Order: sequence, then structure tokens, then C-alpha cells
Amino acid sequence: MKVVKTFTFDSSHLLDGHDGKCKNLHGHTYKLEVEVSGSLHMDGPKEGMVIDFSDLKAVVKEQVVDKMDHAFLYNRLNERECAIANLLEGWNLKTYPLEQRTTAEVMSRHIFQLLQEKGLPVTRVRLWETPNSYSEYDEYDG
Ligand SMILES: Nc1nc2c(c(=O)[nH]1)N=C([C@H](O)[C@H](O)COP(=O)(O)OP(=O)(O)OP(=O)(O)O)CN2
Ligand SMILES: [Zn+2]
Repeated sequence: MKVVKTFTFDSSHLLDGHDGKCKNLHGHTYKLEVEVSGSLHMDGPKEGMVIDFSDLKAVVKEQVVDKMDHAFLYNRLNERECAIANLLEGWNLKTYPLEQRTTAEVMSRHIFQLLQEKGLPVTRVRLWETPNSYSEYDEYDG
């Protein structure tokens, strides 16, 4: 059985070195879909559920949404993106580092791994960067 819960968050970023408009600072309203798989609880307060939607929401909110919403997402290994992040942090503004370029692909995998590390039985993460473009990362075979 699978359940999916959807979230949104707003972030800014740029893709330094991109050969198009995305080299410029810009923002997205990201739409995040998190899929969790498992068998149903057979009894107790969670009977008939793979996971309580409320519990799923709490983990994703704490681990992803609260950290990335209204933050500048940047590549920790890119000098120019770090310079912007340092400036913002000096003004006590919110930033969020990734280990690679902040593409939808890198972010969907990063979010998957964050949630997996917190013990969530996540099987798929789909991250919409625009209403027309998404990246998906899944691990169905463990
Ligand atoms: N494979 C990827 N390609 C691009 C990514 C990405 O994460 N993965 N990201 C960007 C930029 O961040 C850009 O913001 C999105 O570009 P684009 O789709 O061209 O933007 P639009 O606003 O024109 O999108 P529409 O959905 O067509 O409105 C670039 N490429
Ligand atoms: Zn973008």
C-alpha cells in the first residue's frame, strides 16, 4: 500500500554557470510529493493506515519545509553561490546548503535521503519546480 502527501514551499536559488536564464537569482513555489509504502497497521489507533497523514506531515515539515521555505538554496561547493549565502547569513537571513547544484534532481534525492535517515519508510519523492517540470527519486528495492 502507498500513501502520498503533498507540501509546498517557496525558495530562491540560482544555477551558477547555467547557459540560460536560470543563472540569475530567482524563486520557485516548489510542490513536494512524498510517497510512503508499507503494510497496514492491523490494530490500535493507526489501524487501517500505512502511516498517519498527521505523522507524515510532522516529519516532512520539520525536516524539509521548515528548513527550505523562504530560504536561499545554494551549492555549498560553489564559490559565487557561497558568497551570496554568506552575505545573507550576515544579515540573519535564511539559507540552506546542498552538496551539489540546486537542481530539482539533486533536491529530490536530497529530500528522499533526509526523510529516510529520519526513519520514514519513504519510497518516492517528486519535486515540482514549476507547474510543468518535476524530478522524481525513488527506491523501491530498498
Ligand atoms: N533538468 C533540469 N533542468 C533545469 C532545472 C532543473 O532543476 N533541472 N532548473 C532550471 C531553472 O531552475 C529554472 O528555474 C527552471 O527553468 P524553466 O523550466 O526553463 O523555467 P520556466 O519558468 O520557463 O518553466 P515553465 O514550467 O515552462 O513555466 C532550468 N533547467
Ligand atoms: Zn530555478
